[in-house]
Amino acid sequence: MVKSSQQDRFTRQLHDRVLQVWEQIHRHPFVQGIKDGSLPMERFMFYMKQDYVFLKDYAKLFALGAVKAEDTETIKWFSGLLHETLHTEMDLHRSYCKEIGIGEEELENEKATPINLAYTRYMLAASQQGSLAELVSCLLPCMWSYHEIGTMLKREAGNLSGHPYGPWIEMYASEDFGSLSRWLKDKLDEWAEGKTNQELEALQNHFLTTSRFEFMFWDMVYYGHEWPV
Ligand SMILES: Cc1ncc(CN)c(N)n1
Repeated sequence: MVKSSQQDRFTRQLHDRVLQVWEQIHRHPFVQGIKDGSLPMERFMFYMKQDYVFLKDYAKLFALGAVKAEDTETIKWFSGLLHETLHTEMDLHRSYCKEIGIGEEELENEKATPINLAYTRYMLAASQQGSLAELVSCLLPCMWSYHEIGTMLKREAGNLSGHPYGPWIEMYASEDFGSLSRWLKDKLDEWAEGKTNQELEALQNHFLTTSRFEFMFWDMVYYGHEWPV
């Protein structure tokens, strides 16, 4: 099989399509506040708790991916992603929370805010009804944009020793995290080949929608949007 060049890769087109949304995420005061450490810890902990709830549902997308996959290699990758999310990534949240006295029981009982709920319900519904390519196009902005943010913050933040958000930056900038997101990108490129324009448009729409949800999630944790009544 001839590998497509970087330029005509489907995921490159997706990236171009959401560039403005992702640039606004990079400039978001929450992300900038993580970089220079000026973000109040109280805001960060609200994010940690909401993100823990988010990741519990997000992990289910990988379980669904394993159910939908047909070859053993792909099933293994999805089960690896499920494991990494529940253990490595959520350990980061457990550890930040433990430091300020928030235990696992409190984390388990945390309830999703409206944006958080809308975001995960969108992904779960689209992934249950759609193809494996649809599932990946829904969940990819989450992995890919975080690796971009982590890499940018690590490059720009300077020395991370003693930085309050150093462990967060290190996790998302890590090569391990990057390689998981690269595997998803390669798979989506492979599965997009031979799809009709209508099918490709559906993938683009999922990618744009969840990129917008990513922005809204940052906004939600920055401004503390909760249930109005
Ligand atoms: C809302 C959100 N988006 C993405 C990620 C990275 N897995 C995350 N932890 N939380």
